[in-house]
Amino acid sequence: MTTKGPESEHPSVTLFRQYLRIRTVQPNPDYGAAIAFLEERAHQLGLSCQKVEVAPGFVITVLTWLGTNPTLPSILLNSHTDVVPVFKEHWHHDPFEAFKDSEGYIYARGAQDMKCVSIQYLEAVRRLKSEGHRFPRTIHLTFVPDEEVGGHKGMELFVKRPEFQALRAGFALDEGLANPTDAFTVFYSERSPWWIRVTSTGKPGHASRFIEDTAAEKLAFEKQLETWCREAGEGVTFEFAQKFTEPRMTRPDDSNPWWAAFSGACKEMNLTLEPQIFPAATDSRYVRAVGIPALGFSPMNHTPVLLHDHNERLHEAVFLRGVDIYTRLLSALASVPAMPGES
Ligand code: MET
Ligand SMILES: [Zn+2]
Ligand SMILES: [Zn+2]
Repeated sequence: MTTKGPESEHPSVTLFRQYLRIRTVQPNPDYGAAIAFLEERAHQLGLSCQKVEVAPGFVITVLTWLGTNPTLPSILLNSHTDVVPVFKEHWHHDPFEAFKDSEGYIYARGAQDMKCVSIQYLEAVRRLKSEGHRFPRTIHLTFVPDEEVGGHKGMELFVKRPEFQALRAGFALDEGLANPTDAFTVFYSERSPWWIRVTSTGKPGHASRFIEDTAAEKLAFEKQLETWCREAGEGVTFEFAQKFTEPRMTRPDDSNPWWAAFSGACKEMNLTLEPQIFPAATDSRYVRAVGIPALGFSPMNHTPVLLHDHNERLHEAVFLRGVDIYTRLLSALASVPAMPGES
């Protein structure tokens, strides 16, 4: 657990820190550098690499490890490559240097959200391949742009493309959140973002946004907005900056074979799981909306939730345990036997 000199740093940690140094920061992410990094990983790991441009300059990178029974629906491991901006003056270390302190904490934008997960997927696959494993189901790793600004030029378009259909995803993993306790949080659904831009050509005003995740309440809320704007008088309008209306749930019980495999592997590792609804929005909403069950999981326990925060950081030991966890999870998920209706 203790940190030794850089010469003894675990290679997975070194790779993680290299990826953190790529400035994929909104609003002008260096996606080209991230794609070059991922292509190099594909080459090193012997994975095929496909690039799908869903909008000009917005590329999804797909790395594929073929299963022994590629007719079975596949496992999709998704992560976004972009990160949110920083207020540098509030950081103790350069957020794009991936500084590691003497205790082993790695400070960087994206350390939790969610470059850790991207590298953990890759390192779990590397380990499984090097140990000579093969699994029935194909594993696809998708690296997507644009998540932090809504995914409209990322996953939202990708799920509608023939290249996505061709992946034949049966189940997906995507990001979750850290958990400060000994437990790990897993997300089986999420809130639906409604971001509203209110425009008033009269006196300046203010907008309030409190939305609960029920269809009835949302409908009532929209009516209320219309009423408010009408009552405010001439020249007052509103428009949705984000509006998601297709909330879906992935059943977190053993009637769902994917949940059974996921939670069963966690149980074997003696991990305590806390199933929750994600308090914000991730690309999982697009994946679930096209009928693919998805769980949001970022294996970080004993870690404060620091996504989008100043001094975002992750301990290297927590990161490395995450690689172990994915190694077991991927073995279990990619070995789920054919289900009724699956070819
Ligand atoms: C509605 S877009 C969501 C962007 C980002 N994942 C967030 O929750 O802030
Ligand atoms: Zn994220
Ligand atoms: Zn985020």
